[in-house]
Amino acid sequence: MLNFNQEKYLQVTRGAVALRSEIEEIVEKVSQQEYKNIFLLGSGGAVATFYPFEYMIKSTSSIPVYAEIAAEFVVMNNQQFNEKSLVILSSLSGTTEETVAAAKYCKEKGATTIGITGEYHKPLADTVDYPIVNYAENDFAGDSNQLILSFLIFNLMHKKGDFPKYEAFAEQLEALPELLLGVKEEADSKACEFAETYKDEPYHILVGAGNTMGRAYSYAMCVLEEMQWIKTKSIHAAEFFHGTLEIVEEDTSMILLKGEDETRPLMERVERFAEKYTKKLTVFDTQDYELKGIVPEFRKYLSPIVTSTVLQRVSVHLEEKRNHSLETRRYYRKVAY
Ligand SMILES: O=P(O)(O)OC[C@H]1O[C@](O)(CO)[C@@H](O)[C@@H]1O
Repeated sequence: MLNFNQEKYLQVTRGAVALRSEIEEIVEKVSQQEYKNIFLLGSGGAVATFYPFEYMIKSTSSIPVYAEIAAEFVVMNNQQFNEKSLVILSSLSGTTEETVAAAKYCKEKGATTIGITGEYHKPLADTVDYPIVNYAENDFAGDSNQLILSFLIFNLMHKKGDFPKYEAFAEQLEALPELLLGVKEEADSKACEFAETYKDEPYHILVGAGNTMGRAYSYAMCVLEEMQWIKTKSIHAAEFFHGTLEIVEEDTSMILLKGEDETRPLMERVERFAEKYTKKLTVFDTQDYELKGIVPEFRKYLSPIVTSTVLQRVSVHLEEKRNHSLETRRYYRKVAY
């Protein structure tokens, strides 16, 4: 596959899976402290990665959960947050100012903090009570984080008595590095074709729902806008019919991220609309991938990671066909703001 280092991918994703017992020990400890709610904090792509997990907790468990943008969280005086909160923060670099400030704020207020990050001896790892560290670069960080979060979040729910099948699920997660590699291989020609067709497209509407909404938000903002400088709009499938539909014309590109959770009918409604009103419709559907060995009841929980692993192939092809490196920035970490 173009610009793909299989060895590195397996090293990163197997590295995440290898953290299972460490994560379960952390869950054991924090569960004994009887936390009252969970806060998920990060900035940009990092907070977006939490959105599907917020959805999955809400639809699987009665634990109150709040995914919050780090910079807003520290100024809003959130009345749900206190020393009984369990806070999970994520920052690959471990240096994103807003996220580190949020970690410090939570520590000062006496909450328990877990940090998912790429390196020790960086501000995030040095601040939180429990760092969970797996080295990754931007290309594979999404898969690494989502694997770590799958063990962490589902084990937390299990300990609260809300996800009895955790053991079976965790065993299936262990097979994901190889399964996701297979997904990338299967998706690659579609990704290449998309990039060729849409390399000069100035604007895309991305639609998600349930646990793919966060993926739509982050692919629009962190890849198409940040890394490719293409204008986008991300919108929830149900909300699409309350405004965004009015700008659809036959040459408006729409990208639908279909997953397999309860919200799939909401996506199908948008798909039926799009088939009628635009000639530029692309559907990335997790159901297209076999995921051999994964039992049907667990598939819906894997929609976000399957979606992002597929989209990562799209990014690589866009980078090549548009001759625009995914690393190029005009402003981010280049100028003061
Ligand atoms: O995970 P980190 O290191 O905090 O980085 C967050 C940054 O990375 C991105 O997710 C992608 O570059 C940005 O949206 C965000 O500003």
